[in-house]
Amino acid sequence: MDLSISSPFRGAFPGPTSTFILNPKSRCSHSLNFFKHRNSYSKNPLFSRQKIPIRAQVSDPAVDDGFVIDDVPHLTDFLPDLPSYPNPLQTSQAYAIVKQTFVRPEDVVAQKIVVQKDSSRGVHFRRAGPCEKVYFKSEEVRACIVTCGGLCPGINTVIREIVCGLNYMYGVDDILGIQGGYRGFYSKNTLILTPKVVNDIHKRGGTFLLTSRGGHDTQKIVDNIQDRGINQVYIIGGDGTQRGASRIYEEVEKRGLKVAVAGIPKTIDNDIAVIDKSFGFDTAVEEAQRAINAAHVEVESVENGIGIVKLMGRYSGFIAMFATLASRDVDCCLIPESPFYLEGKGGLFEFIEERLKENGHIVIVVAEGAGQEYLAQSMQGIDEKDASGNRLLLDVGLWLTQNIKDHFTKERKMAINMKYIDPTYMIRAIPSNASDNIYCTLLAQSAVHGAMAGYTGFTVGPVNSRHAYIPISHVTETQNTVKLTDRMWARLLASTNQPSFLNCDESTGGKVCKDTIDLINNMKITSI
Ligand SMILES: Nc1ncnc2c1ncn2[C@@H]1O[C@H](COP(=O)(O)OP(=O)(O)OP(=O)(O)O)[C@@H](O)[C@H]1O
Ligand SMILES: O=P(O)(O)OC[C@H]1O[C@](O)(CO)[C@@H](O)[C@@H]1O
Ligand SMILES: [Mg+2]
Repeated sequence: MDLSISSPFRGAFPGPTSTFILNPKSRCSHSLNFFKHRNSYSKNPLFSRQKIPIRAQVSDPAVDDGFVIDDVPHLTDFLPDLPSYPNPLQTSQAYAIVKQTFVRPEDVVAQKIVVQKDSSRGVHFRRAGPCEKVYFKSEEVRACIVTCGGLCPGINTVIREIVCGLNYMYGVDDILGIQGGYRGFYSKNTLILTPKVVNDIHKRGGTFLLTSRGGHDTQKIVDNIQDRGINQVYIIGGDGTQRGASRIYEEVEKRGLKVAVAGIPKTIDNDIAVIDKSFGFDTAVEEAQRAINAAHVEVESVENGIGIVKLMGRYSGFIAMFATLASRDVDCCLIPESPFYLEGKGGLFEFIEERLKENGHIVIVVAEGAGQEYLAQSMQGIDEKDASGNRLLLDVGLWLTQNIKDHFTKERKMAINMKYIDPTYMIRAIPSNASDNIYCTLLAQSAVHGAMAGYTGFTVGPVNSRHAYIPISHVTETQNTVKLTDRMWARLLASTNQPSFLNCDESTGGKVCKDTIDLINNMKITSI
């Protein structure tokens, strides 16, 4: 089977192997044929649903440029006879003088932006934006919005902009708010959302719709979607939420329902794969500066001041890393991805003592997920999980504080001034800053355009600064973590001049060093 011939979409991509010319009259409808083909191929184990190397199928390997499109599903994949309608934006005042109102169906966004002359063109995603044809009449839309997982600055802005986007751009006025996360679908009453109701909510932190962990019951949720006549579902949440959204999309498809499922990635941990950055992350990093600054002011005003600031980051140390890089007052940053050790040569105690001698004070930023292996050793048997199944973390901040105190006062007989600051919830419970607010608006509008155009099972987000529709399954395959082998971590080490904890000393930290080296050896080398 040769996709390069059967797919009408293929000709849309000019390049060395492109021999087909896209019919200039065909826009979204053209691409939809392609999805139909693609979806049926997905049932064939020979074709991965996510990665169809369109050009890789050509017979002449000499001209294979490795172009791959990782496309999102469309309602017509399983409802082939759905009618389409002209996009009302065609007559919208807002877009009246826009040069190119609609994204072209052949517009894609490259996942890998740094390439070499001979490198393969790689994976691409569909560009997000308004499409010439829509698959919903305005008056037929009944949308709902749900927020799940932990808080993050900007959730309310996304809610507001989905409501306003649906109403102002597409004339939709039937929008429901599902309260209290996934379980709210089947256990709570809905809220009616209008631009007036959500007008001021972006000025507040938290989520206007309330949130929760756990409680995802796919059958009950989709039953409820069906019973209420909902046909667009906007799901705002982190990696767990996106996994839940994927289950909902699969069930909707199985039941053959005309329901578009759109995921909007949310997490201050910035651990969602593929996208450049999650909304609220910058706001959280900015807020973390206040805690770091307080720690610095405190410790530089006393003798042998040691400031410890604990920041969020369950499995990913991005907040700690970026807060450290932004601050310049941090002497050492500890993250979950980089094992560290306390005693011996190259260890944390030695470094603290050096900095105290040099500067009279030290500031340490620790991500909450760092050093969990040590804590687990000292607090055996504690292995609790939250309602979503996420491991509950032990308090590394308190553990570190106690260990440092014991070492310096008992062993080294040094008087120290310890200041421990735990601003964890403060950095995520605030409204988003200006740039996050703009980012949230783009995410919301892109999600609305995608759902109106009939795309489903997608997550929206920026890939190399261009907003794209990414299959939800792709986003949930892996988790974004700080790569110790990337230049960004090296930049941090170069900025703080802290130990890398790679100096092996068999008598003390040898095991940790070995763990780190094994970890690095198993990592895919990438650079940012
Ligand atoms: N594998 C899964 N399948 C279905 N639902 C899931 C899955 N994982 C998590 N969920 C549901 O998603 C919701 C949110 O998950 P979780 O609490 O892990 O937060 P999250 O979305 O990852 O956000 P964050 O980590 O930023 O707080 C919960 O209601 C949970 O039940
Ligand atoms: O205490 P909660 O609300 O369950 O959330 C804590 C977790 O949520 C996050 O903010 C996002 O996953 C993590 O950084 C943190 O571990
Ligand atoms: Mg999560």
